[in-house]
Amino acid sequence: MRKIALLTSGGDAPGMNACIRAIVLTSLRYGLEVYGYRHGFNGLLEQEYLNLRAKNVANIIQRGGTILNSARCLTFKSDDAAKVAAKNLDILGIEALLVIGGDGSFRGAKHLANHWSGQVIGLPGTIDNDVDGTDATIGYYTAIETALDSIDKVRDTADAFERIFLIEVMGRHAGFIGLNAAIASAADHIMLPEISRSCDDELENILAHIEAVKKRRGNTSYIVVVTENLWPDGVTSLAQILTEKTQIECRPVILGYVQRGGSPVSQDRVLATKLGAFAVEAALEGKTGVMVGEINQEIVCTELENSWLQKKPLDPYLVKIQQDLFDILKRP
Ligand SMILES: Nc1ncnc2c1ncn2[C@@H]1O[C@H](COP(=O)(O)OP(=O)(O)OP(=O)(O)O)[C@@H](O)[C@H]1O
Ligand SMILES: O=P(O)(O)OC[C@H]1O[C@](O)(CO)[C@@H](O)[C@@H]1O
Repeated sequence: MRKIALLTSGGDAPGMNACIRAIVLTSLRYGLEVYGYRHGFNGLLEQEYLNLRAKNVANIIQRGGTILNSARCLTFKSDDAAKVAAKNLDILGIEALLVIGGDGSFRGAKHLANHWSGQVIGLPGTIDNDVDGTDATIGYYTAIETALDSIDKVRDTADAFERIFLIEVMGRHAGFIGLNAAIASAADHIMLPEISRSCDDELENILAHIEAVKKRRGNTSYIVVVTENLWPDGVTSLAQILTEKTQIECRPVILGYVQRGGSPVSQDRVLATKLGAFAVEAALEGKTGVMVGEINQEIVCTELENSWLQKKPLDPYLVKIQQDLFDILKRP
């Protein structure tokens, strides 16, 4: 193999730059030329690429975002687009393409593989951690830290005013950030897609809990962590309902895109470096159609489809203890 390429796709995640760095340096160490396509799959269609050298990846390990830019390229779903991408990769003489992104990006990688004879390897990079075949995705740990830092700050003002706060975290349809940030911030309640019930049941449950906690602690702050896309019309509408029903001031906080930015924590940098180096070695061994991930501290390859076919479960023990802690909080 002489030429390898990479791209970042879907939502950017802290640690993507660390991963790009590891891929570039490992490729150079093995004597490969390495190319970075810009703006996700758009770069393949538009022939927007650059030859990456060691100097391009100096001083980027600590930076959030991605130096290659990212994108959601909806046109890439068509067969014609995949054929154009395949042709462009062949023109440049690329033999293996590494795709850093989430499950959508891996569907894109698989789609390309159906039309291209080169090797395709995925690396999990998304804050949502909703990718099977790896314990954690690159960016996930930083997103938890960012959410936690904000929730701690909200707790201060919530305490001062003895208010209820609903804090919406990202995750698309997965509760990994929500569960971990809630546990670490000692939130009083969580609403996650994996354990959600009907809106009526959720409301009844939360009102009963607030009432019980108030009886036990008197007027107090009360923090609820809610995963995005869960409550119809979002946390602002739920905050209005709770204010009316409890007669306690309830404020919504949508954490939003801050969770995607910032300098990656060490766990994300280390994971990104390990997976980046391993992906290049896997490419050199001829692997294709797989995603590299880490399970129980071992780096493993998973068929690309298996990264999305099953919904990755939350840690059931963490869910259990969070529920137990809620119950203890409301005991007299
Ligand atoms: N079925 C598909 N076929 C071809 N390409 C796809 C397919 N699904 C997704 N893609 C490509 O992958 C890109 C990224 O997918 P998506 O927007 O789902 O983000 P993701 O990789 O899951 O990351 P995140 O969840 O962190 O945002 C899409 O914009 C598109 O270019
Ligand atoms: O940047 P966009 O396209 O608004 O996407 C937001 C989505 O991307 C993610 O941040 C994942 O990257 C999700 O948590 C969120 O639902």
